[in-house]
Amino acid sequence: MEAILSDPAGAVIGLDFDGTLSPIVPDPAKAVIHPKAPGVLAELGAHVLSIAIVTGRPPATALELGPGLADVPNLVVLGHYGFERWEAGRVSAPPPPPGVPRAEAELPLLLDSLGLDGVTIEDKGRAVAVHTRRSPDPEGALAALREPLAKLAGAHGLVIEPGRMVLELRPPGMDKGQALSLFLAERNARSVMFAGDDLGDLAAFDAVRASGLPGVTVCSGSAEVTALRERADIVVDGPEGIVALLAELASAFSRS
Ligand SMILES: O=P(O)(O)OC[C@H]1O[C@H](O[C@H]2O[C@H](CO)[C@@H](O)[C@H](O)[C@H]2O)[C@H](O)[C@@H](O)[C@@H]1O
Repeated sequence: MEAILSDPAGAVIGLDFDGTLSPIVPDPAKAVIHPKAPGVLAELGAHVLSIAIVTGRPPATALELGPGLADVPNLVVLGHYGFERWEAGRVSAPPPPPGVPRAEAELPLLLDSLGLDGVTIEDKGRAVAVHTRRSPDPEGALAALREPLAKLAGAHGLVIEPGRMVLELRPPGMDKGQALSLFLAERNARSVMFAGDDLGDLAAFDAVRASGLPGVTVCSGSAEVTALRERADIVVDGPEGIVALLAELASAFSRS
């Protein structure tokens, strides 16, 4: 944190979206960014080299669920685990993989055959997520889905990305760690912070360590995920704690 405070113009602040900037809710379509986050990020963005939201969401969805984010200075959204980038109003992305619509077409029949209630499908374009949070037994449903979804993903050249009551079928070849590493190199960052809440964020924690830069990892703590807490330099209480930490950082920059 010392390096970030003394040289904000060299710092990249990396942030996950769901569970970090946005509280977890039962319906993914109804998630919304913490109300204070856009304002705090706007203050922060005026001082740092870059704010990078690194998320499993498509960038367009993160911006939709985060009104005000598009106006944050120096903001980049690395969506779909880094496959898609939003910057200054433009989205860049490689062509979508053909395996995703094929796997998605087989999902309803597969879910029916498993007889699971309350399991929902989120079509994300370049990936498809199967959610169990609204099932009567979310953990049980997740366990029952693991193997059949892994087979379905494999059959269509996709991989499984496990998350909070969700298994996502997505293309291989990119993760939050690679996305963050490439971004740090591209921007010639001199320090880095990354905050996340879920298993997919561990790769970004590893990237912070591997970068060789002064870095700090922050866990947006929850009772649901413990793996990150053990690997983080700082643990705060969910999105509320993240926003408070970012606000402290922004005030420290304004004072100096
Ligand atoms: O990388 P992230 O920004 O953390 O995105 C990961 C996944 O987040 C979303 O699902 C999670 O949040 C939902 C809304 O709070 C919640 O209902 C669900 O249980 C969580 O897993 C999103 O729907 C996925 O597409 C993202 O990949």
